[in-house]
Amino acid sequence: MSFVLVTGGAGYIGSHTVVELIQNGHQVVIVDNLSNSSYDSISRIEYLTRSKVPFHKVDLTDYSGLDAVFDQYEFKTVLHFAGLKAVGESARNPLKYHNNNVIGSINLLRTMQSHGCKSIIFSSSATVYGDVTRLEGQRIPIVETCPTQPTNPYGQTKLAVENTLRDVFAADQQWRIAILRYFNPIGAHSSGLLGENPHGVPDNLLPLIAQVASGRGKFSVFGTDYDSVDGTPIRDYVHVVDLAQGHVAALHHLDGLKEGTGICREWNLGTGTGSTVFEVHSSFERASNRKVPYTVATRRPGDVLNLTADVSRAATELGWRARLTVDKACDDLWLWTERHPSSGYQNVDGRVRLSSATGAIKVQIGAQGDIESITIGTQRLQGTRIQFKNLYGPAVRRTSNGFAVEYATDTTPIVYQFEFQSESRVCFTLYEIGAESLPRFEQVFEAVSEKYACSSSTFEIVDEMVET
Ligand SMILES: O=c1ccn([C@@H]2O[C@H](COP(=O)(O)OP(=O)(O)O[C@H]3O[C@H](CO)[C@H](O)[C@H](O)[C@H]3O)[C@@H](O)[C@H]2O)c(=O)[nH]1
Repeated sequence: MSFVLVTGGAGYIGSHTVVELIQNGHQVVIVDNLSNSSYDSISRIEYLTRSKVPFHKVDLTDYSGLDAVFDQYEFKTVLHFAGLKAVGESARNPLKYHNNNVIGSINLLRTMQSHGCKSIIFSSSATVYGDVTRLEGQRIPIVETCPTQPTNPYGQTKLAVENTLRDVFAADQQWRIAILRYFNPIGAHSSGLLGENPHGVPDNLLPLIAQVASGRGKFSVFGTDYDSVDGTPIRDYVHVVDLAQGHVAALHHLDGLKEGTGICREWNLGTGTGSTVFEVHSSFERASNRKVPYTVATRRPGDVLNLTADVSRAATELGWRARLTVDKACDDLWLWTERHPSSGYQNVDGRVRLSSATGAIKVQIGAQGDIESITIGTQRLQGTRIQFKNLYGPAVRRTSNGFAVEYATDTTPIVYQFEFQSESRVCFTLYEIGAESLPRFEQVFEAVSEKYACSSSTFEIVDEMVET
């Protein structure tokens, strides 16, 4: 069986793409170091697609770890999302960015080469074009042949990988290489289960506006003296699900090439239409039905008036066009934000394993990360009782005063939450994934009581929790 490898598949764009790939019949394996993403996104991908997705926690700078993954599967193509992406941080810590993004990509290419896999789709960025106003003549919308000149280390790492890919192709024209230059990805999955998971204060416009709409942080508009309809800069905001589908289109393009034919080509992924900061802000206020206060600040260094894509190459050659609007992206982002009020996925440090003592609560996790059983009191929940044969993507994570087990059956995405009320007592609650903030405890708990004949919300706990 032939697989598609997705590096960074637990991240924002990667996770949405994995869903689209699986829905288009591809067998996906994910590698991710979870440095800026969450295992929870994988459990949700599995729920949304009703399929198991093999996951390997590997950092691309770990050559032997990566090599071991390639030993296990036969990959026909790699979709390479893994990388660091904060522009400001890249300026403060360029070595971190070059090491992670460039060395990581080179390791990946070396591993691919040694295993005979010569097909890759690379996540590049419109940031490689830099400030197009430096160039003479009409450069907006931006075509792929526009000269590149990134203005920050993050952009330099993207261009360095692009250049490496072009060199690899020049040396061996059997390679099939798609370089996708994203404009401004926004929004979330319409289910409310996948979205962006920013750590700390978000750098980008929409995650920041969403945070301010939910009552945290402050929003400054960086400059209202640009030459646009309302004085704010113009960007090409593209819905993350459209972007994900652009990857499927690129994969089909590579797969559809004649036997023995290689390619190395760049495609812009945007909508072809620009929006100003104030237009996006108004759209989000409509979607959330909230006022999002702002102050006007001076221009942000490095910002330019207009970055809008010419999307005709992707339309003609890949048969792909963005279909979703900024309004739709704002609706989806607001659903995601409301369901995840503390900003994205909640897990702190990946998986937690419980010891296998004779205690009242025991969670057994199998080699693939599956939950093999949950024992509550004398009841062992397994097999048909909780439909383990259709159990997807369990993730166990710490919460502020206990832990939660998140998984999905064929019909329901579920979170079991265990809250320690004292050293020996734990309160057990069942929620639907993404609905933890909703006051459904009583209702949901009654269902649990009935189904599993539990008579109380409080259970004795003897097991120790041991982190792995
Ligand atoms: O607090 C903020 C944040 C942003 N903006 C404005 O919102 C627009 C979008 O800013 P983002 O930071 O969201 O995105 P950028 O266009 O600066 O950059 C993004 O898109 C680029 C490609 O277009 C690169 O991919 C880059 O990595 C990515 O962060 C800009 O006009 C910016 O001035 C504000 O007014 N206030």
